[in-house]
Amino acid sequence: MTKAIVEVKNLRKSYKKRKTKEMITAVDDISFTVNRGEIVGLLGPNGAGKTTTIKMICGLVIPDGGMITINGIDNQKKRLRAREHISAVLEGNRNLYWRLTVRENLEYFAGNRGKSRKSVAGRINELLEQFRLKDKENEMVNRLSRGMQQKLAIAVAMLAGSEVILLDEPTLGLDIETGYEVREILREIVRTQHKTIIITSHDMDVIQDLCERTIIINSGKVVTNDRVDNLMKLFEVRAYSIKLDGHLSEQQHRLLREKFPQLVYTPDTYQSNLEVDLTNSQEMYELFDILKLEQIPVDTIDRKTINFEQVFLKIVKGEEEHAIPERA
Ligand SMILES: Nc1ncnc2c1ncn2[C@@H]1O[C@H](COP(=O)(O)OP(=O)(O)OP(=O)(O)O)[C@@H](O)[C@H]1O
Repeated sequence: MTKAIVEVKNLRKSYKKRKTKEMITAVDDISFTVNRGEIVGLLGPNGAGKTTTIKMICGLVIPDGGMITINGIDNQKKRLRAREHISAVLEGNRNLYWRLTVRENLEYFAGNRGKSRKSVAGRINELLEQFRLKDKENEMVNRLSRGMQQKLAIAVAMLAGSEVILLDEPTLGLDIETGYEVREILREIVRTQHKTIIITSHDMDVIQDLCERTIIINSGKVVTNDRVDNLMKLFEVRAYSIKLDGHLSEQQHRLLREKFPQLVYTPDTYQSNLEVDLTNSQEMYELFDILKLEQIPVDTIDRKTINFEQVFLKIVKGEEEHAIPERA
């Protein structure tokens, strides 16, 4: 059994604009792999091509070129067989029957996959417990909150028993509490059931919290494919705020500005403050050498670290050139 469960090679898709007939390239030669048991974030700004990629992986959109294999099965040549290994919860399309109850929905979708009501009863009970929907099992879906509908949609995807689950914006529009609950459930699914999850989200907190690796796409191309912790390290800018018991001399100020052009110096009545980005410890030593010139006592040093949202923005805004290691 190979490590990779989803393989995407040289995938391309263009759409024709209805009014102007102009072609839009949504996905432009994308390649990546996802390994068994991994939880990978597919990220990108609006219109980057995430949803088109997800829809091609689950066979809802036909690619113009390239290849997708799911568990070794070509999803264009053997669409139905490949589909058996995938469940998708797409944004704005909850795949639920609004006039059926929570339990009836689960039974219906299990039936669609050829399973009898009796054979899935136990599993449905487990899922209702896990998704905290037990007290709503006889409620019609149209009476549920958006968060509960989302949880049910994920439960339906889980019931199918597929190894790969695609989730498009699973926490979009949910209140903070339900958003956390959904995250918690997803984390548990990955930990206990070794599912492979591909998730798109604009919420970088969700991505940082859940994903080991992210594939970032921009204008239909992969711009980064790396582990979240590697990216955090790579883009870590150590922003320091240093409070001094005194003021810098002119010479010190000049030397510091030469060395750290972004430095912000704010003198107060007796004290002063320095805001500076230090990317390595050598720069820290150089800064302290300059401060030592006048023996000004350092009162406090505070460090601010970067979060994943800032890393993401740096990547998509091209503030930093970053090679694309294919780690899968
Ligand atoms: N059915 C369609 N017909 C025409 N153009 C489309 C269609 N679907 C997507 N597009 C265009 O393809 C590009 C990629 O869209 P896609 O929805 O895949 O991006 P996305 O990364 O999911 O964006 P978002 O974060 O806004 O959902 C966009 O320019 C979009 O307008």
